[in-house]
Amino acid sequence: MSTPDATPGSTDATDELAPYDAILLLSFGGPEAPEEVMPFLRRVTAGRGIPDERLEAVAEHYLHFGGRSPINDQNRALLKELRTELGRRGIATPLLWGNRNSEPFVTDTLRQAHEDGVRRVVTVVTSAYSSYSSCRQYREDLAAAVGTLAEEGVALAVDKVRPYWNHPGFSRANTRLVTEAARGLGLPDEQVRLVFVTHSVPEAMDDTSGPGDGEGNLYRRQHLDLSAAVTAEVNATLSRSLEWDLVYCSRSGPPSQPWLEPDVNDHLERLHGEGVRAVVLAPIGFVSDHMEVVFDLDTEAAETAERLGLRLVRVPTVGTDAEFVSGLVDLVLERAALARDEAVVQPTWPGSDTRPVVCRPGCCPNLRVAKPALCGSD
Ligand SMILES: CC1=C(CCC(=O)O)c2cc3nc(cc4[nH]c(cc5[nH]c(cc1n2)c(C)c5CCC(=O)O)c(CCC(=O)O)c4C)C(CCC(=O)O)=C3C
Ligand SMILES: [Fe+2]
Repeated sequence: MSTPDATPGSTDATDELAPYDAILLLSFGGPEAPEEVMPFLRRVTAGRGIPDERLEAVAEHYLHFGGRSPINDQNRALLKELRTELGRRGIATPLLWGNRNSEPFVTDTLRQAHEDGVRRVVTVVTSAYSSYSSCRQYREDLAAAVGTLAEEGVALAVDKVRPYWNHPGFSRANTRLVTEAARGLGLPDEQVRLVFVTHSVPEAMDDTSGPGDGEGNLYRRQHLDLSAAVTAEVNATLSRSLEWDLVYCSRSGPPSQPWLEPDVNDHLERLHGEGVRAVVLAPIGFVSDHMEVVFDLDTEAAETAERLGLRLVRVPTVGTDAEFVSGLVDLVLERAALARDEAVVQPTWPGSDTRPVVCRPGCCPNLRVAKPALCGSD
């Protein structure tokens, strides 16, 4: 006699996730109603010296979309696809969701998880690159959450997967999406440009992004490496010789502070002046079409292109792409195998630079205040 859900000859696939008993999707968060916009923005910018005019302008971006950021719904959709992919692999481990700046707040998520019996968590952050904003700040969120819970007498261990900008699930999915967007543009090579775009950060943040042994600018270099590799693949697949550029969007901060440039809008002007007629705009810096994408690119940059008479083809973000979702599950399994001290193959493309799953001391530092961070050796 066998129980209905026993699969003959196989062990419980959930063991593949040992020692973890939950997976956490950790994200930025966003408002979902007009009255949530200003409290959200105050939370995001607390103590960061963002000028009031910038806050008011960003509030307008959100209000332009009814005060609802798309990011939470995109994370709900991602969670659904992750659940399906885990199920397909026979993994029943609970999947949790927590945000930095809006409900469900990560501290509340972890408190509830602990009540439900969870003790050891593996985290996937909705951000692929190395920098303070895209890596360490999430590690600080985890430290703050675990610290708060420790004061309540609740003990949890939390790890995370490596920065996945060059995990094939992310990088190959981006390559395919850019290839499909560029296919069928009948113009001569010199009239088409692949423009890769990411979130600008202060130059000082980029200068210090990396492992902290003098090897800075990792944020920018990762984007440059991926842009070059994607372009080479697109050209090989489509038998073209397209050129590429890396540009930035969503600058905030005071004008006196240098941030990574060029801005996407300035760059579109420049390309138009050089005779480019069509731009394939690939937001490789983002994992979903959240506010920076739907406002800064699909609204603002689209207006710039329209004014110039420049054709703009916006590449989708990886979102819930099956190859991306499957890659995230692979990353979680990789992290679990490393936690068990097993030898694992850690696929990378492009390059062979595997970011450590445990960040090195001092990498991507917080330049304003030293704060504890989890998932690192410092
Ligand atoms: C590198 C990076 C990512 C990518 C990594 C990741 O995905 O995490 C990212 C993502 C996001 N940034 C977002 C929103 C905002 N970022 C701001 C401000 C800032 N971002 C910065 C960097 C990044 N940000 C920086 C250096 C600042 C300056 C202040 C500070 O040092 O913190 C501000 C304040 C107002 C403004 O100045 O724009 C807002 C509202 C949303 C949510 C969108 C939605 O609601 O759909 C998402 C996903
Ligand atoms: Fe941001």
